[in-house]
Amino acid sequence: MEVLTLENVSKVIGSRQVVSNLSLSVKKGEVFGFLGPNGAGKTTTIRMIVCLAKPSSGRIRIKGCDVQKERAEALRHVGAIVENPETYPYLTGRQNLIHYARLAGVGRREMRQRIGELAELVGLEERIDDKVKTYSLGMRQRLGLAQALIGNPGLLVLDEPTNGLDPAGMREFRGLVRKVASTGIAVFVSSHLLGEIQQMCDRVAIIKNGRIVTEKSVTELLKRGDSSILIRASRPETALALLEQNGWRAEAAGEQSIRVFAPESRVQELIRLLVLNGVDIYSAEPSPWRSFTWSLPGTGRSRGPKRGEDRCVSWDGSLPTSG
Ligand SMILES: Nc1ncnc2c1ncn2[C@@H]1O[C@H](COP(=O)(O)OP(=O)(O)OP(=O)(O)O)[C@@H](O)[C@H]1O
Repeated sequence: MEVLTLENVSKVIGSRQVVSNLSLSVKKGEVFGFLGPNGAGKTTTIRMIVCLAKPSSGRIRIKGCDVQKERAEALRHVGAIVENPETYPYLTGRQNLIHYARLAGVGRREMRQRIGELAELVGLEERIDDKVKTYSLGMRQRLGLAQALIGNPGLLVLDEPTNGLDPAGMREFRGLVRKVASTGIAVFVSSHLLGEIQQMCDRVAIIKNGRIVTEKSVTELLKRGDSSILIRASRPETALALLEQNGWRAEAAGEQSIRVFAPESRVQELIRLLVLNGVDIYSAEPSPWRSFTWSLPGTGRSRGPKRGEDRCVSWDGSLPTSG
């Protein structure tokens, strides 16, 4: 059953077409990834879904309700974290949830139980009566998730929810998103990180310059591409810089790991380079990762990302060139 549908949605801001003819749908229990580089139009699309912005044309429905014509009814079915979750730092987690439960029209009787369930779901049972100002960023993000879910929505919308989290926090949050979807909620989540979407989503639409360039299941997405070697190392950032200087294509792949786009036959050469430059290797294994290329604008060449750089630059769905 389709929970969210976008039909030919466009948005013009000033004289700029920021979103063009977007059509997609998200089903019950599905995690749908909305992947694109900075400025692609993800936030604008999300703002239209949650009624913070009006489409210039096209139609958005949530559980069959048109978000323009049946706004209140449509919004009843949505929980969202857009930009940062809004919390009151001087209130406890529980007090925050009570506040949002009231706004969502949750009755007094069910409120207590609902808050208990959500605190458990997001792993905050032990800290729910502490003030939010004492929470870590990851805990605040998880409280934000509980807030978004308090009204028992059919659709959860998350705009770059793992931004700023450390690798462990990102992993934890991804697990939570999967858990939420397994209860039958449809999840629409944006990110500019391919790895994030790959690990969290069932389906993905890739957006570039306001247009969807490809839409497919994550399984299909992963069928494309070439071989890689997954390395766990003592100093992943140093290793990445070193590899790039030496003409290898590589990217960060979670905590203490990097992925090098190269065939298995080059693993000894790769390890030698790293070890001789002071990086300890904990493990190295071939990995069937499939990826997109990162293109250097105007050069037609591709390479791995530099540190701190947007990791997804080319969004045309083309196959990576071999490392
Ligand atoms: N209110 C606005 N006025 C003018 N331009 C805007 C406005 N909102 C968005 N844009 C432009 O629309 C484009 C898409 O922005 P949007 O924030 O939707 O992208 P995004 O994919 O979410 O990127 P990011 O990850 O950087 O937030 C950008 O070029 C942005 O500058």
